[in-house]
Amino acid sequence: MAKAATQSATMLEARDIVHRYGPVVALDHVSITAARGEFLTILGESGSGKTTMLRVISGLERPHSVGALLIGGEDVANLPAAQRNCTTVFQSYALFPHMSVEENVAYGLKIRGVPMDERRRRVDEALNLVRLHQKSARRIGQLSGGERQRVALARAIVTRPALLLLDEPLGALDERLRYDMQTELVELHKTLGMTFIYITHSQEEALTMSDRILLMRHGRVEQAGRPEELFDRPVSRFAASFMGFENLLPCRVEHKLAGGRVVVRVAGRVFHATTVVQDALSEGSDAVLAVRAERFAPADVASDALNLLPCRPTERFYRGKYVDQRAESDAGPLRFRVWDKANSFADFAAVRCSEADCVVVPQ
Ligand SMILES: Nc1ncnc2c1ncn2[C@@H]1O[C@H](COP(=O)(O)OP(=O)(O)OP(=O)(O)O)[C@@H](O)[C@H]1O
Repeated sequence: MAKAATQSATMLEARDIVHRYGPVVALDHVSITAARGEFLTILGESGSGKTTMLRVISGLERPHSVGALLIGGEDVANLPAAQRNCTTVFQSYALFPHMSVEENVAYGLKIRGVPMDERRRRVDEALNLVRLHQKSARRIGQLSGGERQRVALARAIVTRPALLLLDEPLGALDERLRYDMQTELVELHKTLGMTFIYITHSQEEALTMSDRILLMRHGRVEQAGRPEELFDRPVSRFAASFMGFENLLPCRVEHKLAGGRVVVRVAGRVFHATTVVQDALSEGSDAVLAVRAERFAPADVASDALNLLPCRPTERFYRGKYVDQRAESDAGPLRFRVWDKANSFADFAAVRCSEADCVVVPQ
């Protein structure tokens, strides 16, 4: 098993997976690949199929149908969970409360018959990696939430699986601890060079940690790409909204230009914009112009210039670093940010946005 894993550059290949729970289609022809050493995040709202996908990979769930399921080049579709070269870290930790930290981490090696000396060395190494070597004799009940999560991580990595599956591992931690653990996990991933498949519903967590993100919706892959692609180049209204685009304005496609550029009309005004789904747009059809609040800049004059939308400022909310400014426009309500406190809000008669920051998606 380990030999096959070292030979393939693709650590996970899951093709055309379908899984149903009675009438519920949890996975609707999903395909996922992960390269060796990659940190891949499966992102999506509750019920989108993330956990089911992880359970299919680990062997806890047998899919209704499967095109291919390979770990490190080895076909595992018919292998039981225990024989797959992967380990899962759960949100609930799933630790043995009556055992010490050390015993918890050693457990997987013990049942694999690893000799005592090697066991001790590998447990020490794993506890060092998660900075828990000084607490190895403690019982699980004597640890904080963050420490328990580290024990769960040490227990998972000590068996050196080819693939580490992480099911919302930081979900039970408070915000500050979650933030610190995000950094620790990224560092651990770099040190180990292992392939991580991480699931979360938090776009911020996905953007911070991943090499690549797979956004799921209703059991399907909505978009896959690098964090920057998901953040700046959504393929659909759902992807734009999920990734936090505050402004989704109705528009009409006027012209499709070369290189993913597109000219749209928003409330009668002409915008030059960009798109990654040009084939899904047709000239004369309705679409959506997505713009992030921080990419709109207030403009003093409501001229006929391109990429400029007249507006009337309404509420403003002081956020410390910036002011969250709301406005009314002929295209609907707008949200943008003003970073310079010295500006007087009454002066703004319009907002403008660069072509690169105006993204068109189908309606
Ligand atoms: N054991 C089950 N029996 C019936 N339906 C299930 C079962 N497990 C999951 N489902 C359904 O399958 C769909 C996908 O669920 P899944 O747990 O994979 O989603 P998820 O994205 O991981 O959600 P969450 O973030 O809430 O964990 C949902 O509609 C869910 O209600």
